[in-house]
Amino acid sequence: MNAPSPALPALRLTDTTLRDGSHAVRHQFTLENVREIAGALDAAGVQAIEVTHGDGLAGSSFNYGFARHTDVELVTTAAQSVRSAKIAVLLLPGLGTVHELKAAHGAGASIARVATHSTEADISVQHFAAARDLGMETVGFLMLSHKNTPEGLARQARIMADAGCQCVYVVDSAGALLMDGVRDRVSALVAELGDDAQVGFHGHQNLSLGVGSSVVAYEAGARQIDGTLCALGAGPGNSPIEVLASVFDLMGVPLGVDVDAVSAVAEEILRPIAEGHLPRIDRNALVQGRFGVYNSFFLHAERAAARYGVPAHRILRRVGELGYVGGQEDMIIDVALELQKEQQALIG
Ligand SMILES: C[C@H](O)CC(=O)C(=O)O
Ligand SMILES: [Mn+2]
Repeated sequence: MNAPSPALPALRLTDTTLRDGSHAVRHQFTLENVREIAGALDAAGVQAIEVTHGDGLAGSSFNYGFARHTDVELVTTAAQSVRSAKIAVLLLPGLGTVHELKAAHGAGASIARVATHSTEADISVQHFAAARDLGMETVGFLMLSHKNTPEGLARQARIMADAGCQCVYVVDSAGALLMDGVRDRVSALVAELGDDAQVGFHGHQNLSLGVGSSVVAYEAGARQIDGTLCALGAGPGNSPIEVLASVFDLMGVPLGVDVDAVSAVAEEILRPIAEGHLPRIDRNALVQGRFGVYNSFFLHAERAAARYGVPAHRILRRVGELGYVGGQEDMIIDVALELQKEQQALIG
């Protein structure tokens, strides 16, 4: 490990393999997987570990895919497997409720991450209040951040901070932001929030920019950054945490993690577990990045493609052109049917 530079501000890496990575394994992590991964990340010094269904608390459903285990089982197992790391849960208001947040807190979660579309922070207010009442640390997730301007996003971040959120994330849910787009948005949030709340960044690999964008985000003032082991995550996956740890360590950023140990968790624990599910940047992923399509739509589009005989990349592209956002998963079927009709008309 390189000696951290005392001149550089500290950065907290949050590992979301057991939440965002859950999309890639269709929410089928076993409790043994959770025990091994959370325990090893904690031993490597990772300070925050997110654990739930890929779509957050109460995501396990017909619409989003049933998980092998309940959120309470997953969180309890993770909490029992760590010594110092904090366990985080994600909550999308409307899908998860305060009731599920309380249950997760009771099971050992101490960070509440509340996610809304990048123009709808107002629906997070009561959830932040509930999380603060429970004594939880709070994080806000402005999803599909590319769909709002830096100034607009900063206004949304202000709503979250005023509601009790302690760190607002620029979330590049479609891996669609170029590095300048990340810099502008993080800078705008830092300028708006000042000492009221930190700023974070959550990247995806559609355009292969997850790590580069994370560096830019740090340089612009982000002090919490997400990653997953071996990039396991929705679509082409997230910024790989073992690479983030290596790069920030080389920069001399104080991280508090053992870089070799994080690499070992990726190589020796996650890779064998996720074999056959490791993400790649294929045509579908690129289309999602180019047309700004929510990465969680990927599996839905693949299913619709198989069912209606239309290529997934065409479905994803049309979904992007029509501007659908998280929560509008049912429209993917509509798009597939429309494309099927167009295809049949062409054949005659
Ligand atoms: C529910 C989503 O998967 C949240 C997320 O990780 C993102 O928007 O990116
Ligand atoms: Mn994500």
